[in-house]
Amino acid sequence: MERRTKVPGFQRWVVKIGSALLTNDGKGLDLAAIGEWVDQMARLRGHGIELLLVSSGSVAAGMTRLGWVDRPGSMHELQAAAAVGQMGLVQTYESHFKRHDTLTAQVLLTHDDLSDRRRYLNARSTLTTLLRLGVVPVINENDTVVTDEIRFGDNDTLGALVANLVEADLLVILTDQKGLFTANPSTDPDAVLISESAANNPELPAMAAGGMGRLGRGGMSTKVKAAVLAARSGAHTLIVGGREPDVLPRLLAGEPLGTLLWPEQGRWVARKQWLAGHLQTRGVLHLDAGAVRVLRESGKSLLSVGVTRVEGRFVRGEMVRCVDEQGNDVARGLVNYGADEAARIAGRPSREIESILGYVDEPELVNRDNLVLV
Ligand SMILES: Nc1ncnc2c1ncn2[C@@H]1O[C@H](COP(=O)(O)OP(=O)(O)O)[C@@H](O)[C@H]1O
Ligand SMILES: N[C@@H](CCC(=O)OP(=O)(O)O)C(=O)O
Repeated sequence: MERRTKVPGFQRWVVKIGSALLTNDGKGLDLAAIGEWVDQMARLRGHGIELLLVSSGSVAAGMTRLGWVDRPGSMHELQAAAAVGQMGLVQTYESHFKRHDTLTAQVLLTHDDLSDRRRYLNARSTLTTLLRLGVVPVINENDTVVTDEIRFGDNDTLGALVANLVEADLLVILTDQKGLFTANPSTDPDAVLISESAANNPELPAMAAGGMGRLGRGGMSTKVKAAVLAARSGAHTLIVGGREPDVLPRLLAGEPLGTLLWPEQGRWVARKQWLAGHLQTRGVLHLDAGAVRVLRESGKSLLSVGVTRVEGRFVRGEMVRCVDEQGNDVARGLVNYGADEAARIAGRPSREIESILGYVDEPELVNRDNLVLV
């Protein structure tokens, strides 16, 4: 309970509103509910809270505008619906925030924007500038340009990455359940609400694995993963029922609503957070036991001598997984050599790289600054 007393002191909040809530059970945008959340957010801002909003709902809103009843199967129709619906979404937020003399800004992000270091830093500067100007950023995935394999898909992950990006104190995930339960409450009558836990509590993923609502994308699973991601920049996560009256001001007042997931370790340095936020990897480096120990215990760079096998197609600078002899993930990092070169120097000491390849880019296969343990 002591953790709850911290919430009123949090200054920078990311509020994520999911499809399940926003779309009135699939019947277009729930305009009245959106108006109420905006009123609540305006009250938070009145208390000096800096606020960023991550809002889903573009596909559902687009379907209504286009007169479509069933969710289309084709990617291009979904993307077209998202493009139409995003207009309605931002229009709705803008008109409601205008009642409170508050400006909003549309920010559409993709995974690529956040995995490219320069674009990541640009996005960060723009968002912090908007906050300084007193504008509320309304953020969604740029659904029109992403394909299945490179999309976040659910906005929980996007919310966590935004929390990392702006080093928010709190990520509030508003959803259609009162919080995280010990099992899916829609199917298990014995499920009990969890009030607080460490975000990385190893028991949480199994509890959250019980499927998702009809409209949402990730269910509780992506919310728990989002809390782990958010914790890397020191953010707390609150998963809470968005239909609870006055939910946001009550959270600010320290009321114990929903589930609070707290960060257990200290804040990671910004570059490591950015590395950890990469969702796609291009290949796998299999490590011997000695290399695993060195990475885990001494935080050193990965040398080619500790690699037993290389899998996948990647070029210098791309993200690879590092796994132990049993195939368990140990780390991930940006590799200094392409797949062919890496395979040729695997198992060999760094001093031999030049004679094997005819050149040396770096003495390490993955430098410690470009490596995160998982
Ligand atoms: N342990 C759990 N606690 C609460 N809800 C759960 C749990 N496991 C699965 N769920 C499901 O997750 C749903 C919420 O996720 P989702 O439908 O993706 O909503 P959103 O659009 O808000 O992200 C709930 O309606 C519920 O069916
Ligand atoms: N970007 C998509 C939303 C993705 C989605 O449904 O996310 P979520 O609400 O987290 O399950 C949209 O605006 O329709």
